Amino acid sequence: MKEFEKYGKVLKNEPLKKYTSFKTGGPANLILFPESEEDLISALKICKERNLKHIVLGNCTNVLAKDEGFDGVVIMLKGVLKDISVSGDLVTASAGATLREVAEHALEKSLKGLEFAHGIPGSVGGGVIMNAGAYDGELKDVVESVRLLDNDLNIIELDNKEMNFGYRQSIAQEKGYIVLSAKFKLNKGNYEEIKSKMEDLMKRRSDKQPLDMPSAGSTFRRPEGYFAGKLIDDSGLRGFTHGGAGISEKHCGFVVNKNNATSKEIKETIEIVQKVVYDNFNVKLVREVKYI
Ligand SMILES: NC(=O)C1=CN([C@@H]2O[C@H](COP(=O)(O)OP(=O)(O)OC[C@H]3O[C@@H](n4cnc5c(N)ncnc54)[C@H](OP(=O)(O)O)[C@@H]3O)[C@@H](O)[C@H]2O)C=CC1
Ligand SMILES: C=C(O[C@H]1[C@H](O)[C@@H](CO)O[C@H](OP(=O)(O)OP(=O)(O)OC[C@H]2O[C@@H](n3ccc(=O)[nH]c3=O)[C@H](O)[C@@H]2O)[C@@H]1NC(C)=O)C(=O)O
Repeated sequence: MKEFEKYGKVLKNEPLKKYTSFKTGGPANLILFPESEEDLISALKICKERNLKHIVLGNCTNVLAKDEGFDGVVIMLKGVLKDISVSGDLVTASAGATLREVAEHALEKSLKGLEFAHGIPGSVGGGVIMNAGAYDGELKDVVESVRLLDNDLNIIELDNKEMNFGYRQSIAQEKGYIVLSAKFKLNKGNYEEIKSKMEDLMKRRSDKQPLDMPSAGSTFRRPEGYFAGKLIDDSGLRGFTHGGAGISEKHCGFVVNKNNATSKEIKETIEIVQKVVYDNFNVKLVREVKYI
């Protein structure tokens, strides 16, 4: 595993709970923070050649990591590969940049279109692959093109149409491609108007969502014709507690870590909620959170 040290900072047996927004997860054998795209590709090549279990993570806001940890290599882009550049109305951002940072860059240049993404805690990579959305926007509305690594680690570029975005979905997610960077096409706007829209959305988010508790945002996708939070609420599960985990008092769509929960307790909470909602409403709640 020593060879990974050529490609960036390496941490061995590092608890994932230090990085995940759920604040749970045992140690990963190795976490690599690649310093450049080339380093990321070299590290992925080693993983593939040696058949090492590996995963690429961004800001760790949409994952539940096992208490036993991750028996393999975690390539983490949190804090690295975060270049952002602006040319006219196009903003280019590397996969590790946070959506917040990209939205703030756009604001500085009075470019509108990314206000909705300002409060989304994920990275450009995690956001693009899932077509992150909130309030009146989705990344698919502003993505011009995406640079990716295909399954043979070739760099390819897909335009918005080719990304085949859907609700929390993209072709790149289906195929298991890695996002290197994305180009966002914005529009010239008014600085004060953009800023005030960002502030308004942030306020709506903090009024409605339990941002003060560890979680991975919405735990479940929106089932067609329903809202997960409402189904859970109507099942009488508001504030439900299971060990250290449970359902938020503030927004029932959020499974939260209430008090030093384990990932096992969070997973069990998710399963209990799925069962209760299915029994009550005959609706299957599909997880948005990824188990790793
Ligand atoms: N709307 C909201 O308020 C919120 C939204 N979210 C969503 O969760 C996502 C979280 O982003 P983030 O925290 O960075 O993701 P994570 O670090 O939590 O990673 C989650 C998964 O995304 C995939 N992924 C991450 N980075 C890349 C990359 N560079 N290329 C390809 N796949 C990648 C991986 O999937 P795989 O293992 O399959 O390769 C990974 O397992 C965003 O899409 C965001 O929409 C989260 C919280 C709140
Ligand atoms: C937080 C995430 O994204 C969020 C995003 O921030 C918000 C705001 O746009 O809209 C989605 O939440 P959501 O589907 O729960 O939408 P909300 O507007 O909060 O709630 C939907 C409806 O359910 C009702 N509701 C919500 C919570 C609750 O406890 N009880 C209840 O009845 C609300 O009153 C509303 O009528 C995204 N979630 C999904 C799965 O699509 C995330 O993806 O992690």
